[in-house]
Amino acid sequence: MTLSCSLRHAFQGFTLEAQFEVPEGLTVLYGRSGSGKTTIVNAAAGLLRPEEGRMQVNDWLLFDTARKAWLPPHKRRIGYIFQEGRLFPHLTVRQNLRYGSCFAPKDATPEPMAHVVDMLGLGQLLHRRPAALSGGEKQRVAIGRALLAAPRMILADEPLSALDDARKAEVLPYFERLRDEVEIPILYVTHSAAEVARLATTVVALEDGRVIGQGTAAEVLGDPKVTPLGARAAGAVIEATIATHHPDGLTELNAGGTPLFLPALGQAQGSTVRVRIAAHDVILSTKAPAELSALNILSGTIHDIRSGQGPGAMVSLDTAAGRILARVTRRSATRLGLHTGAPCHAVIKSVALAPEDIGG
Ligand SMILES: Nc1ncnc2c1ncn2[C@@H]1O[C@H](COP(=O)(O)OP(=O)(O)OP(=O)(O)O)[C@@H](O)[C@H]1O
Repeated sequence: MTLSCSLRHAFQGFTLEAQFEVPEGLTVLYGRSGSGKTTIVNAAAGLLRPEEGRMQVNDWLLFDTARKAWLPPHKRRIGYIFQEGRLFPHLTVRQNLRYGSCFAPKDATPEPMAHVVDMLGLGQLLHRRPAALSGGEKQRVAIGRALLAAPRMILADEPLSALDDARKAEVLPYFERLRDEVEIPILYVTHSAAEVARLATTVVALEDGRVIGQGTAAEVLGDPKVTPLGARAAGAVIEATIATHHPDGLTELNAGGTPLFLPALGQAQGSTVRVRIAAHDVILSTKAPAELSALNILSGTIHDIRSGQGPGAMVSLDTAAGRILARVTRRSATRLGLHTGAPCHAVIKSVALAPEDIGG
């Protein structure tokens, strides 16, 4: 166990009642606006005193209302990364980073400054002031400042939501490095499935103040019952290794023995990547498709079909590459005679796989 959380708190018209225990790594709180994500983060930071609950990170108790235990916010040693970097405008990047180290307790051993600068690619920026930084660069400095305070936990509340797609793509790899290189639990709030797919060690999916699913990104995003952002945002995550970079601008992945082609990736041959495949980008065929422009065909067996009141149905398909979700119309599902256990083929266009959906 790294983080255990049990919370009950009511605002007018909203009750949060959430329990989860997650292992080390980066935990994403995933849900639509108003589902209670920030309330959990605020309780972790000590900005909200919940009516009932307990939160503990490893052997370090943040609060336990049953025992009237409450660690004040300034003693929690939390690194906070906000939506907008909140850097000091009159200080250089180096001075902003040093400011972070001022908060490191004397007996703590923060990450060495040189390592943080290197990990976040800040070497060229140290003399600049925030006004001369892009939004993505500011966020990288904000991550560095949080780390240098030797935190016992990092809270990141929608840290990419103020950035455009290109800047998001620039910052995402740094959160991956933070997750992989620093042994500090990270609680990361987002309503972006792409960020969940790229970053989460564990996902806690929230809806109306309740936990509706928990697991790896592949388990939660691939579960047609857990769609906290609705069917439109649904999609699966598969893990694959980079097999070949082809000269015509395509990268070939090996996904459980099946080739998957997508626009050229920067990662080296042999590296493992996670690929999110949005359910609405998948076409199903009951016969092995031929003479198609789409390069990716994953064959498998239908695991489940869920249809609601609307015209759509969510079909989950078990393939050698992993579980795939496909959003089709109920009419198509009926016309094709789709049913659990039936063989089926998923067709995915290479260009439907966006770079921000693919990460290490
Ligand atoms: N201080 C408060 N007083 C009253 N209601 C509040 C307060 N803080 C939050 N709420 C309500 O609690 C609910 C959950 O809010 P919360 O900010 O935790 O959601 P969220 O999932 O983080 O949403 P967002 O993504 O928009 O930040 C919302 O309905 C919100 O209006």
